[in-house]
Amino acid sequence: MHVDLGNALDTTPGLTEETLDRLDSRVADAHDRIASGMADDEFGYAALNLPETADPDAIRAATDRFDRPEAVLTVGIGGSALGAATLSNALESDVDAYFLDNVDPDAVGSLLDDLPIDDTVVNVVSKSGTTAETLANFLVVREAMVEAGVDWTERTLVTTGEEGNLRALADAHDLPALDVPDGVPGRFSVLSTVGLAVPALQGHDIEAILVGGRDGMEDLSGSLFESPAYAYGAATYALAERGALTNAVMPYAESLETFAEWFAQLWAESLGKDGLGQTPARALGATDQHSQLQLYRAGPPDKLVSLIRPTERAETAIPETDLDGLAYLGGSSLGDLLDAEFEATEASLAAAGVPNVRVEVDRVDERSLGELLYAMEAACVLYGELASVSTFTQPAVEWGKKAARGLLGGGNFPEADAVADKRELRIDGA
Ligand SMILES: O=P(O)(O)OC[C@H]1O[C@](O)(CO)[C@@H](O)[C@@H]1O
Repeated sequence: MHVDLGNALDTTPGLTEETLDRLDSRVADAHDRIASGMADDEFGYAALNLPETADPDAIRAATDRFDRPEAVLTVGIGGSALGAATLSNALESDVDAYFLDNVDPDAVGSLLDDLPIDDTVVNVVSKSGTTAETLANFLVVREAMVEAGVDWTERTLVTTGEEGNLRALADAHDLPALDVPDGVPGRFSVLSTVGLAVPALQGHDIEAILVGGRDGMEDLSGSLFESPAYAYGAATYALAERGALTNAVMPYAESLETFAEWFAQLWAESLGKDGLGQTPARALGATDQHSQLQLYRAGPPDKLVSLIRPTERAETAIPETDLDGLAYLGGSSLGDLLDAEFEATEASLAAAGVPNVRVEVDRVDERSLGELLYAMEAACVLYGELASVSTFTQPAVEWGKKAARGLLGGGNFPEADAVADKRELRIDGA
């Protein structure tokens, strides 16, 4: 993996090489703190040990019993679904993967209509084992399995913490259960049982994913000039300090579109604390050149763009044409066109003085994905150290959970009472 900060220098907002030199001593101190946290397997920092502590054999022992199902349905939300979805959507497999990470009844109904439920493994994932959306969806899916005459206890894999409703369910029905690693927040758990069970069920090389994570681990050093992950974390932090409060993550590969969604949770839930943070915007190249790029280039100077691409990709020749004005396309390839658009967008942003950072992986395969995911986790942890925020907690999400639970009669919560106090200013349509 490579990071190029050249287009973040002397932009608006922008960095200078002197800024980065001054910041490097703080990066060294932050790295010492991170290394110490990793050495002691401290809460949160333990996530950065996963390339060495994850146990692929335990994952395979749980998944191999489900002999090449037609489909795998993951029921989870946030970090309990996005890591697996990132890996699954980036890699090809003849085992179809479905994800239920919301409780929209139309979407759930449509998915169940499509699902080959009699040859599907249900992978229900929840670190706490109490998340309302996950448990509600699991109960709906389980009923659908029963109605289809499927023995759900034979087709369900549980990944959860030591306590909670899901652990009790697994114990009560002797379900195969994988443990969520201790001290690892969900958004940092892709390189563990949480993120690797689905790729294992889909026949991917989960060991190679962990090798890629180790590649990222080995690149961590006391200097941002020697570590792509720390270069990215330090530059995005310094740009935020200078006003880049939005980070538009724009992969130029459809296979990395879900990665941007995973990154959004990692970045927002880790760094959005104490009035600080950097809003992750999700974009996709080249599609969003015909959409959001207008804002990125000519809107408020309050953002950076992270341009991500694999340096190796499929070609797909563009046939020769005599269509007026389009002959230049003929004989080229879609890959060449996408790369030209990547470089053109990069230069377009630079010409407008908009900071942008290039992140390149060799290709979209298991090892490169493992390295990219690990590097972004390490970048996030470094940013959190530099910003002095509590990277591994997410207290702000609890208020809404209590309000929703209270509204459904799941307990007496003042948050639910506050819902009734909503101020109104209605404008009604005809
Ligand atoms: O794995 P769980 O405990 O169901 O939590 C799912 C997601 O919900 C959160 O706890 C936020 O509510 C995320 O941090 C987490 O990834």
